[in-house]
Amino acid sequence: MEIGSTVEHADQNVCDPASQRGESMPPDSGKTSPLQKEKIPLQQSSLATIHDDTAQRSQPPVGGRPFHPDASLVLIGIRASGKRSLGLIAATALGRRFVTEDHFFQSINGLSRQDYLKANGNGRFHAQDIETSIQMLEDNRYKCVIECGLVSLTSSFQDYLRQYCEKSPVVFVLRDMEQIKILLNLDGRTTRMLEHGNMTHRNCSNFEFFNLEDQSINGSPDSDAADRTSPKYSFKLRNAQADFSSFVRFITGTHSARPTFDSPFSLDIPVELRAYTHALFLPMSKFVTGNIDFDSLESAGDLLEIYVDDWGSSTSEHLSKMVAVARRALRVPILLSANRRASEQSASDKYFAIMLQGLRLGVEYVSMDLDLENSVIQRLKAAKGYTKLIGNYVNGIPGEGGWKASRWMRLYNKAVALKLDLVRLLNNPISRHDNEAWSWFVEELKGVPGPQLVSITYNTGLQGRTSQIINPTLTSVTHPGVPTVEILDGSAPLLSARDITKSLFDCFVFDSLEFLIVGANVSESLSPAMHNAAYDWLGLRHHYNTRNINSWDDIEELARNDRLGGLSIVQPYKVRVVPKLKSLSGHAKAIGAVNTLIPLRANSSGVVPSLQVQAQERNRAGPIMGWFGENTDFIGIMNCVSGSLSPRNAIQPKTTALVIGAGGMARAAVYAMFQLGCRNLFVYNRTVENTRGIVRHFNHWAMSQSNGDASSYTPSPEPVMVLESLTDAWPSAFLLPPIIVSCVTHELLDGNPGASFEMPESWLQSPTGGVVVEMAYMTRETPLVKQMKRFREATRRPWVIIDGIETLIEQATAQFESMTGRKAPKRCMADAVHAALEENTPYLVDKEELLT
Ligand SMILES: O=C1C[C@@](O)(C(=O)O)C[C@@H](O)[C@@H]1O
Repeated sequence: MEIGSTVEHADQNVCDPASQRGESMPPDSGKTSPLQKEKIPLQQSSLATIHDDTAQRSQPPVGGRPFHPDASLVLIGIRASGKRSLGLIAATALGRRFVTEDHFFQSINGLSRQDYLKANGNGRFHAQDIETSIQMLEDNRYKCVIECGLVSLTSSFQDYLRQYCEKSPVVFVLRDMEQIKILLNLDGRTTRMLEHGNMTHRNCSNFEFFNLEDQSINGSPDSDAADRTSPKYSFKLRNAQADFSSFVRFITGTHSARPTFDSPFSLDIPVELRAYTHALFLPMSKFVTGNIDFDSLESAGDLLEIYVDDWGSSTSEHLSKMVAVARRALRVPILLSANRRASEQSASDKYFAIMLQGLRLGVEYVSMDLDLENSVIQRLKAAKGYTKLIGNYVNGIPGEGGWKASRWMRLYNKAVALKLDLVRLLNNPISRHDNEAWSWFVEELKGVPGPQLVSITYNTGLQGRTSQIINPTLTSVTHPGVPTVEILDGSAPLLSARDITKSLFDCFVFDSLEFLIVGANVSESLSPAMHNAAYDWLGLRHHYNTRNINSWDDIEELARNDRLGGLSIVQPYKVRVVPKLKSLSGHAKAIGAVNTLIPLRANSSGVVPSLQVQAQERNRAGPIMGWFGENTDFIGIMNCVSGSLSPRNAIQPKTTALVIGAGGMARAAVYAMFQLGCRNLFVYNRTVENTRGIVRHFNHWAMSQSNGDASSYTPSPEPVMVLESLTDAWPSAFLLPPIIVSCVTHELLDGNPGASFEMPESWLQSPTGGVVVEMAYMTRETPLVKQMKRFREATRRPWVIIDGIETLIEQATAQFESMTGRKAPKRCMADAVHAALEENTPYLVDKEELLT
């Protein structure tokens, strides 16, 4: 059997976009790696003999980070840790082949592992298992995600992995032992043995991922269970999918290349470059004692600082779990810091170990004391990969040299000389007058010649509150839901992000603004409920209302109000207003439709500053000179589809998608499909002329993306195609679509099919089911949703139905973030929508859909 056929096929549709593009060979000419030449001694090992000295082996390897961008990603961990499911998720997120040990073993040895064991006995099986696993890693050095099996518990394979870590990411997947015990029905002794063995993985891996239970899971929590045909399957791994996809994108460096957002108003801009950002400070000891309710901390900071305040033998495990829990609950970047003074002996070593654990977990930022020994700083720099290093210094003794002392500039220069990514300088002041000295220092920093290092500076404690409010970058904050902590140097935060935001209004840094949703008939929109709830949650003194308009002139009239904060745009204006806008995000330009307008204001000299400056100046009033247009509808659709596509429907070059409609929302849907990697798109709309318009638009755009090279799209050189009639058979050259997005509005608008639309059953025959997104949200159950439910019941095919409320919430959070520059409290906004729906029965009757 050929090696190429060893890719694990969970089913016919397993993700293998890379191999389909013919990219499975290593990017360089070297088909043999140096490791292949060194013959690694193979020892015979069995599970019973592996719990010996391996635990005491060296510290976790670091490897030469960042690795080659295509270096294969290897997953290790014990049975039931979830490697198989995570591997599929990673292969999908990175567009790589997925190789599994079982499959590879059989392809090389002609027998399954069980049969080989039966035929050859324990000793030969183990030796063969190790040799085959090494071959698996060597043969697939690039562009793969590789799942290792139990062999990773043997000491000789661990020796091999340690060397492999020099060149490639090896991720240790761990999971709550209690869960594994239940899943594998283990007794206490075996659990302890397995746990001990499992922990040896830490020393032969350079990354670590805690595979958290998915609370949405019902029934068996085994994520490896063979239940992929269940209609509920895709929901089971929703959270794990989001967490692990962003983890692997981060550690492979693909996060920065992701073309998801391209606007200076997006929160994808690194947090340290945005204005008035806050770092929520959480000591790890409070997590360990179970004192943190993460749900209450939604949007309580733009970044989460995990502060390791107490070190013990379980610190690494606690940190792994805390990072996983915090990521899932808060979805903000994580900064790791530690109290170096908490340990007396060999503080640097322990401190280094904690920092290294943070780097293994792929946290986005690590704060490192600037007075550390140089050798430790250099080791951390070498291990940092894509994590940003913050040089940190806290003057904890009040009065010991205020901001005018030369120490501060020396520290700043040290951070510059060390080529760190940021610097954080905090001073414990004697009086509030030290805030004036702080302002002086901030001005001094601005005068430093050459490129400036992003600096976080302020005075700590009660006397430093003024500087904590005014400091624009990552002031540390607390929250009423976080138990108070004492820190010897006085740097424990006292204010919450909400306190600071309100104070920014009190001292006229922020202005109270009015936001509006405008369109032909917006009076029943649910957007006001969501946006107003979010303002309240964050302490923003803005208001969001509805306004029916008749033309662009009405928008110009509204723009005379300096306090207008931004507009949500509804049909029929989403496409119409585009030519009137001064500037558009790349996405909005590609889509040719907007749903969000952000004012471009003149400054006091009448000049309209750059978009970057406009983004820094959000939440402030001023004369409106034009508009920036954004489209967040596509983000809503994209997030909903990607969160509900099961791995068996993972997007590959041959995947098809169908969009119904031809208005602004349909354009956003087509673009969302492109962004997800879909290259065969069909559009149906009752008025064929309108369908042709949108199809022409996107084929033209697609061609511009491939520099006029039609061969990048196969089988049709034009990736977007018209479906003329509901009675047409599905085009035979293409697979039936596993993704359908219906953007049906009232038939008077855009001549689309009207609210009674149902799909021809012949188009619904995707053997693996898929996702149907119904964008209409004014009707509780549209005819299409009813039809899909019936169809799913009758065929038992796994179709996931997403209603318009889900996409409404997703587009609204992205819109809120673009308009205000603040992290949207999604749960709060979702609660507000559901409360509004319950209160307001008119939403629940069948009615015309005018909003999409
Ligand atoms: O289409 C919609 C729905 C919406 O119009 C509403 O009804 O609230 C809000 C818009 O931002 C979005 O593009």
